[in-house]
Amino acid sequence: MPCIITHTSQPISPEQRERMKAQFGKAIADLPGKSEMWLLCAFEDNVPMYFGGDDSEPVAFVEVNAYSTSEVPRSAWERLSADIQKIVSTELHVPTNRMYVREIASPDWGWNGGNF
Ligand SMILES: O=C(O)c1cc2cc(O)c(O)cc2[nH]1
Repeated sequence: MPCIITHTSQPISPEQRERMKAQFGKAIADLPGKSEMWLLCAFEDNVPMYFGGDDSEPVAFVEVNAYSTSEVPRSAWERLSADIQKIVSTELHVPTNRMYVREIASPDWGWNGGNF
């Protein structure tokens, strides 16, 4: 059960959201055993955001959460981070130097009334 949450100062049109959702669905396979089937995507646009104290240019913060009982290889996170940065910079015109991607794996996930 991965989850990708995109916060950005940019507006996101329904068409951009659909394309990003589809591309995130492919990119999530960078993580071992993950696929779009369990992927939750959330988009929060038009957020007041400052990078380095400056809100005059686009900013984004992307949170990637993954259920895992073992350590996710650093190389997998690096591939996914690069893919996400490419998707967000291309679709939303946020420069990669004004964007953070936060990657977290945890065994503690609730779903369907219980925990995995
Ligand atoms: O996407 C995952 O990480 C994921 C989905 C899923 C479904 C399931 O029934 C499990 O027991 C584990 C699991 N992990």
